[in-house]
Amino acid sequence: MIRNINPSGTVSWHKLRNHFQEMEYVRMQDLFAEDSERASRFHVKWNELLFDYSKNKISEETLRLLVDLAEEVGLKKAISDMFEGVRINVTENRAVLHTALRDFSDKPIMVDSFDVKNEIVAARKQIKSFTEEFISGNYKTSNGQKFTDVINVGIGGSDLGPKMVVNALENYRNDIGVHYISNVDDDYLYATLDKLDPKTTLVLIVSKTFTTQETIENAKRIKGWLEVGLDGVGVDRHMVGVTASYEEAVKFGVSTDNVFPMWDYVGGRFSLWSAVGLSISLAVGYKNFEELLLGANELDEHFKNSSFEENIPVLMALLSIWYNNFYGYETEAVVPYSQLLERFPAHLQQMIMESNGKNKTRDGYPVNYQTGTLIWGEVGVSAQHAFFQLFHQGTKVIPIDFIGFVNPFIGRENSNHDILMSNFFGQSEALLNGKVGEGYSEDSNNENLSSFKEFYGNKPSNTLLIESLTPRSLGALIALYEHKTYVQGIIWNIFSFDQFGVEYGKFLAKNIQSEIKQGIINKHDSSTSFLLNYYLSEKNHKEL
Ligand SMILES: O=P(O)(O)OC[C@H]1O[C@](O)(CO)[C@@H](O)[C@@H]1O
Repeated sequence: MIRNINPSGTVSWHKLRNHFQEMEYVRMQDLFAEDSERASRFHVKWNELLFDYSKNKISEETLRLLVDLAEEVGLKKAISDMFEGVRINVTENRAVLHTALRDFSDKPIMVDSFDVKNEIVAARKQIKSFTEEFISGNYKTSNGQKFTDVINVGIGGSDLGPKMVVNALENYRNDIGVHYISNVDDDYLYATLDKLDPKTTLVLIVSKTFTTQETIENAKRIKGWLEVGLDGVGVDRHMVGVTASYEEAVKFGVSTDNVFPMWDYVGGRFSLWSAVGLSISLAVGYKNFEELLLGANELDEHFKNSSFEENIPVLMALLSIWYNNFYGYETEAVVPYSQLLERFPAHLQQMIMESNGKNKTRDGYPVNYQTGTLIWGEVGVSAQHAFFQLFHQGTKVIPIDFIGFVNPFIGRENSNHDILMSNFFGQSEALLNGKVGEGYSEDSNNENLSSFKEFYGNKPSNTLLIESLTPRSLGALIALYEHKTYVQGIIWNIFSFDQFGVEYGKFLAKNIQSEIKQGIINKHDSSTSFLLNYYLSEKNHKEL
């Protein structure tokens, strides 16, 4: 079992605190000037991925102490516990086995005395055969046609990951239209449905619990739309359920053949590797879906087997802890230089903030240090024209992950890619070095302005440079952040796999909904009561 160790009480934390006094005002520009080998010292090359972390406020000593911290809190054991099916999600009494979903070896994975591998392999076969039948047109609509569109109804982990991957793999797409409905927002729901033909649309209802209100309400509306459009004939052929609640899905009207499983040992935000990712498989074909899983599995092996000094997710987690807990930098940005990764920051937000937004240690006491970093981002180059000004000259320091690709999609002309990547390299260089003295531009002849045009650099960033954006490299990239998240949770001594805060929000919304329905507002704080009463009176006024 994972040890319960308060990181701030460890020897290495204490040493890091002292070391921070030495490092706080060290400028990275000087570190680079003193050491021409810095980049070759602080990088890891793994498969087709290069991770350069030399542009960080660290020395060899910093790294050594951070690695000591990881060892002191028992990270090695925590990693093997996760892979081996130990019930590390203690607050929900569950194992955490998203890694098993992408493990293609014959090795059993036991949770207590049950080998979960069998049901995982069976589900993969189900995904494969359904995908093949669907894409080939053998699986037909209720009136014998080929399906043209798929709607994925789900929210949070049942939406963000699959949507992000399908966007990212645009170059691998077939001609099936894939649409995502997550929010309970009728305007968006009907705008989507109005463009589709119920006669040729398949609806995937994706909900681990099958009780999430947003998903179930949307699913009811869409089922009604199908019933009208199909004249009530063969509606069940147009519905698939992906859930850990088989009975609920069947009760809803999904045919028993069309229920795909989910399990309690896979958290929603880590579930795109399961049948939750069915929309991915339908959009890009099963082979590419499997490639995605294989890429993640390769990263899993790297995470499990590499020394901490060579371990990319561990290094990323340690750097993040260095900034969060010692420098006090609260946010981190992720900037992929690929339009296709537009949804990547949103997926990471759930993965990271739902996991590590916790304030209790594993023994239930309040933490006395900062946990969960705030994560945000947008694609480059666009982000440069939106918020990079604050990175360069603002008063806050925001460590950034730059993610870029050496090659664009195979077989396409390369011309604009160099422009994109010049920006990628140029930005992290500017953030490191800044520009003081003579100013940067040809029109700096106006001396009064030159101080405004100075910027001091010393802004940290990681660079992840990947061969190209393929299902395999994408799988590895996602898994990389999953493991980074886990490492941070271990070091912070928190439970990363529950989400009681969000669940409480769901509970309150349900109560309020019934108050609105009855038109009687119960006791709330004065602001909430005021707002609810205002809403009711305006609404009633409009309805009159
Ligand atoms: O798949 P479900 O059970 O509908 O849950 C959807 C999402 O709701 C949450 O429980 C809370 O946001 C997430 O963890 C989960 O991904």
